[in-house]
Amino acid sequence: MTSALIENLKGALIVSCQAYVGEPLRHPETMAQMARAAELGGAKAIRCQGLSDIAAIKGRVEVPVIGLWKEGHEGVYITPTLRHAIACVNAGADIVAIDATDRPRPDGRTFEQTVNDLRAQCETLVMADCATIEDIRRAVAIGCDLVSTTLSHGVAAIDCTAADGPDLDLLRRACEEFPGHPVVCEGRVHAPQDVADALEAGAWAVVVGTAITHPTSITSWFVEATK
Ligand SMILES: CC(=O)N[C@H](C=O)[C@@H](O)[C@H](O)[C@H](O)COP(=O)(O)O
Repeated sequence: MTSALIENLKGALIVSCQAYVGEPLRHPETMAQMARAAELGGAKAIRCQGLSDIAAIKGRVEVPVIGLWKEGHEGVYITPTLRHAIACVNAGADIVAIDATDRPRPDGRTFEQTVNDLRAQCETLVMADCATIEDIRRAVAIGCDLVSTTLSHGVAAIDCTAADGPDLDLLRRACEEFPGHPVVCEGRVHAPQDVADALEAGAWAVVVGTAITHPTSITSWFVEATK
């Protein structure tokens, strides 16, 4: 059964507010300001990274917070272990986003074990960040509250700046296989039309990060047009 919080996200825009290591906007206060601005614009939830950002944003917005903790750049780096997931809950996340691929994790747990152990220890909702339809199947099978196309553009890549558009094929496939299950479209949603297309394809909600909250990338897209 979907919780009221998940039910409220139906048809919603979720904004991801993240600044990467070494970037000028990387500060919890800055991300909290960004999150509040997105909320005023109509975002129905905020997705964010790191314990300080989760806590700062949770204190600033009224909408639910999807928290994750990125560590490293290779393999599983989005909330890679149970410890990371519990810390996100303790920092205030309403939903914890976890890499849902079957790649090895630093603590030796599988994704399924991570989710089961997390649920045994904390009351939280889980967003499964998937790369493939197999990941989505596993995540649905263990009852993840949201499953998402987050990692479909290549699990090794953390560069989300290319203007490729969302993976509507994976989204459609997931929505067909699991009608009624909350499937989120995330990753390279760069234009309002992409959001409309994703909802039309069956997305429960759509996450936009870079195109709203990463000014260096947005600027570079415009600069490209000067060349
Ligand atoms: C692949 C990965 O590490 N994705 C991360 C997940 O939290 C973020 O870097 C993305 O910004 C987020 O998924 C939103 O996507 P986009 O920025 O393309 O709208």
